[in-house]
This record gives sequence, C-alpha cells and structure tokens, in this order.
Amino acid sequence: MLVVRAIHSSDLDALIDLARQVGSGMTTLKPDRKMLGDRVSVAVASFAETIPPEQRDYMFVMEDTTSGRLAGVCAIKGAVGLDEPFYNYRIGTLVHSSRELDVFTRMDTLYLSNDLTGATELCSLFLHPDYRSGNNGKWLSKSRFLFIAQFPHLFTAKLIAEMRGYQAEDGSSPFYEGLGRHFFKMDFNHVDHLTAMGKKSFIAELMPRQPLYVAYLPESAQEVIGKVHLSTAPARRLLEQEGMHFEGYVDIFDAGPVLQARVSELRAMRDSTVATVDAGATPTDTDPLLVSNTKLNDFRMIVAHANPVSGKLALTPDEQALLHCQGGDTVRTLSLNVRKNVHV
Ligand SMILES: CC(C)(COP(=O)(O)OP(=O)(O)OC[C@H]1O[C@@H](n2cnc3c(N)ncnc32)[C@H](O)[C@@H]1OP(=O)(O)O)[C@@H](O)C(=O)NCCC(=O)NCCSC(=O)CCC(=O)O
Ligand SMILES: NC(=[NH2+])NCCC[C@H](N)C(=O)O
Repeated sequence: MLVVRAIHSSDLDALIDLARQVGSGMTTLKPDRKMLGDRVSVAVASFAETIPPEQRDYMFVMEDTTSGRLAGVCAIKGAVGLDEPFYNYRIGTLVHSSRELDVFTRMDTLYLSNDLTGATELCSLFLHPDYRSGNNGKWLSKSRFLFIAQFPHLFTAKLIAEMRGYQAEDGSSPFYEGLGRHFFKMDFNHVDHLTAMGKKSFIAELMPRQPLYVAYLPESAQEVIGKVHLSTAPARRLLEQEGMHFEGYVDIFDAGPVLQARVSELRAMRDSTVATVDAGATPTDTDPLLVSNTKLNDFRMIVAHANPVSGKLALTPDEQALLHCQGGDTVRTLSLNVRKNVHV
C-alpha cells in the first residue's frame, strides 16, 4: 500500500537513492548527501514549526508501506529568493515603429528579473519509474494542493513552479547552448550543479545585463523557450489541472516555463472539503478521492474510493491506519480528477 507523508530524517539514504534516478536539470534534487541532508533537516523543522514560515521547505515522500521503499518525492518551499537571489527571464515586447516608412516591428525580448522573489514554490516532483502507473503521479503532485488548502496561512498569495526545460536527445539544452554558454563558458550540468548548491553569485557576475532580443538567438534556442523536458510534460499537465498557468517567465539557463497561480484561485482552495471519519460505515466504490489528515506535524495522504455523505467519510481500518487517524477525526478531501467534485 502507498501513502504520501511528511519526510523523516531516517528517509535520507532512500532519498539519495531516488535522486540518483532523476537525471539532469532537476536543480533541487541532486544526489548530494550534504545538500539533501540539509534539506531534510529543514523539512523536519518545517513540519515541527521550529523555523519561520518563509524559511520552510515541506518535503513529502510516497512510501510503499509493504516494502518500506520510497516511490517518490515532492516539496513546497515557503518562499523563494529571500536569502539568495531568484532569477528568471521575463518575456517582454519592444516595438520599433516608423510611421514615415510604414514599418512596425514587434520584438520579443528577455529581461533578467527577480520578480518572483518571495513566492511559494512547488518543486522536486519525482516518481520512480517503477511506480508510474494508475493514479500515483497525480496523487503525489496533488498532495501538495491539499496541504496548501489545509494550511493556507503558511503560504504567500502567489504560488510558482519552475518546470524542467527542454533537452535534446543527447541531454544538451538548446537554449543554454545558444545563450548561456557564451557567458558562462561551462556545461549546462555544471551551472545547474552550482545553482543547486546555492552558489548563485556567478549569475549576477556573468549574465548579460541588457534585455536580449529573442530574434538574435539561434532558431534552435528560440524554439524551446517555454518548452518542458519530455519527461516533465505530465508534471506540467497536473499543475495546469489545478489552476497554474504560464505567464511569460522562463528559466535563465534552459528556458523551462514557470507556472504561476494565486493560491486563492487554486482548485483545491475552492473545492476541497473537510469531513469526519466514519469508522463504522462501509465505503462505497466511487471515483478516486484524495484524503489527508489535518495534522501539520504528521501530514499523511491516501487515495480512497468513498464519497463524503452529510459531512462523514467512510474509511476502512487500513485507510485509517495509513492516515494515522480514527473515527471522529477530521480529514480533508478533494476529487483526484478535475471534472468532478464532491460536495458534502
Ligand atoms: C511528473 C511525474 C511524477 C508524473 O507521473 P506520471 O508520469 O505517472 O503521470 P501520469 O499520471 O502518467 O500523467 C499525468 C497527466 O499528464 C498527462 N500526460 C502524460 N504524458 C503527457 C505528455 N507528453 N504531454 C501532456 N500530457 C501528458 C496524462 O495523460 C495525465 O493527464 P490526465 O489527468 O488528463 O490523465 C513523473 O512523470 C515524473 O516523475 N517525471 C520525471 C521527473 C520530472 O520531470 N519532474 C518534474 C520536474 S519540474 C518540478 O519538479 C516542478 C513542478 C512540480 O514540483 O510539480
Ligand atoms: N528549468 C529548470 N531546470 N528548473 C529547475 C527546476 C526543476 C524543478 N522545479 C526542481 O525542483 O528541481
């Protein structure tokens, strides 16, 4: 059986194993013991509320309770860019126009920005290929929306997610090869590694300061602006189902899109509901329903097949055990699929 739960210190070795499978461009999930160890410590302090909300990094794992193996990971950072700068390119427009010659040119431009400073970030979504079946990917990604809906006071009004950008078959980034390489003089993986380790001052030192005309870039770089890595397409779709969208910000290295939403406009904020666990009733077989407990320090979430009726939700003893809850406890629910919602 699977459960999504708050990470524990004892998950570190398994997390490093998982990170080894991820591949390049996942800046926040490198198989580096120091980096992930520090992150897990911050995550444990985040769930225990011993550090301020803007410093928190809530990491969740999907655990296969039968084998004890970690199937996947995902995270929410309370706020980005408050202790090290957070850079993006904003795609803008410059118009060059001459009435006399009847020429009107509209040019796409890239502006280096720190506009998304302070936003809450969804990141680090990875499901081991062995577990990519059924509803597992959706469940893992969407667990974070249920968490935000349960604890909205811990997050900022704006939510973002930086998606892994497009890579060619040989793993190179056409956007980086067309732009970044001229300035950084090193491979994409090396700059991604430096960024991951928090060594970001080189960006301000080496990045071009002036706005760039997109038309000056090689075609191969222009074509991939705002495009995701092939294995990131499902991740993008899942976030878009929940109300996130592209608003013209891209990654400075690989031009992967940044998705954004106002927290108040997320589907989970609108449609998730609370219910009381009814330990006596038998669940009926219905569409998959995300169900979480309501404990910050021991957050756990499952997919159940039951509908809340009159504010009560029937859960089996196994489901209650997975959620660390019992009859009479409060849980939060959200339909897994977008089209249908459950109203109590
Ligand atoms: C992202 C996940 C966890 C998703 O799991 P699965 O692959 O099992 O997902 P799935 O259920 O098969 O697909 C989810 C939805 O995407 C649709 N889908 C599948 N392939 C698609 C494609 N090529 N283009 C568009 N949509 C696609 C499916 O039909 C389904 O939509 P319907 O509901 O309509 O059926 C996994 O693919 C993964 O670990 N990827 C590699 C790591 C990665 O790139 N992670 C994201 C990095 S970026 C990041 O971490 C920030 C973002 C974040 O944290 O969320
Ligand atoms: N465009 C990029 N490569 N962004 C890197 C971030 C990818 C993903 N958000 C992560 O958590 O690691």
